[in-house]
Amino acid sequence: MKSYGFVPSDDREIGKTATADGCIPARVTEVHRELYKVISMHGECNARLKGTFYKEDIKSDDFPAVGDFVLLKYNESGDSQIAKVYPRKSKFSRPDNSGHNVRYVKTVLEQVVAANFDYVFILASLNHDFNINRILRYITVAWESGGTPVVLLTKADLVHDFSEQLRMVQEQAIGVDVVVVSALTGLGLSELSKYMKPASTIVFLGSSGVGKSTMVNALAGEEIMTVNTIREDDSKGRHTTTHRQLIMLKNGVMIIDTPGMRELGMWEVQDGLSETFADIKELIGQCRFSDCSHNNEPGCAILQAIENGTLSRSRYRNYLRLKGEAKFTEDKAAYLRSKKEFGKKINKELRKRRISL
Ligand SMILES: Nc1nc2c(ncn2[C@@H]2O[C@H](COP(=O)(O)OP(=O)(O)OP(=O)(O)O)[C@@H](O)[C@H]2O)c(=O)[nH]1
Ligand SMILES: [Zn+2]
Repeated sequence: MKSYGFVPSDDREIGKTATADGCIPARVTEVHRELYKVISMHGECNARLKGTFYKEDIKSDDFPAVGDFVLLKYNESGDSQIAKVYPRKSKFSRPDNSGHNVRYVKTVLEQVVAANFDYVFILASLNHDFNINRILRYITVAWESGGTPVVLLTKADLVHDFSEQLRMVQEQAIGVDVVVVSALTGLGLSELSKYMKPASTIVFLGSSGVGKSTMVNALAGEEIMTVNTIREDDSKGRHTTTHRQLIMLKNGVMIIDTPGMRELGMWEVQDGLSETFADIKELIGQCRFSDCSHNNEPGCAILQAIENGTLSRSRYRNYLRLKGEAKFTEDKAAYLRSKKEFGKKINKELRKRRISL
């Protein structure tokens, strides 16, 4: 399992050695409705959840996701059983309101769509829809996930001059590697090789049509994603992944590609924000008044930094805008949490009544 990124010391975190009750470590490669595909020392096999997953106190984010390391009760003649999920070192979640019949109370809050990745490749196309705010938002989400963001500015072959866009991203994406690439000419691909280490896992973020599938294929050196040719004029593309999956490339690198990633929003961004805008956070700490609104107070470090040019006005505006959005998703999380509590209460009440009937 080492080649899949499993660290044996993870065993300790789960409170017992993996083999103690006949279980072995495995990694989830596909998630379907009730069925999982996992890879273990016995190769790839189907697995279902052990009954304990359906108890009431299990949270929706406790369910296995693509990339999860799990303890597997291996069955060579049928479906194996997933007994437990290892703690995750990184994860992407999205709010899930799907309301599954049987376990609806649990599925309201948060659904993990990818886990245990090392790098988050954020793709933005140089030729269409170039939007610095969107890139910063993805960076924020990436920091928050526990992975390391890398920005890929794609389709360099389609533009004459990308220096302005590159400068803008480098200036604002502080502490993040930015690489200009073209899958067509191969520009920048060698620069990415430092992330392409065996046993590491990479996820791809970016709007539809920016070239994610094409880049996966270029890095894999083989066609593993079907790329639909699109009309360049409207930048729309579709590809054929319908379920969530983890793919092992020939070079030992794993890629997670899930439809859920494509809908990734601003779920839980507060922590990531402070990393993306660490400079602003630091300035705020230097204001004379702790409740400074950075509008007109004397001794305001933000205003002063804007004045002397060390902080650009547009970066500060981006920060305010993203902060506003983060606040909104926080409120939404609080709302969903209270809804979940309410659902739990009702559930308990119903069961009580059923018993007394
Ligand atoms: N000229 C040029 N075209 C590219 C490059 N990379 C991708 N394309 C084209 O851009 C279109 C979209 O590429 P995809 O790889 O399908 O994009 P995607 O991000 O996977 O799109 P979704 O599957 O919709 O999320 C295709 O027509 C590709 O051929 C590049 O480096 N240069
Ligand atoms: Zn201030």
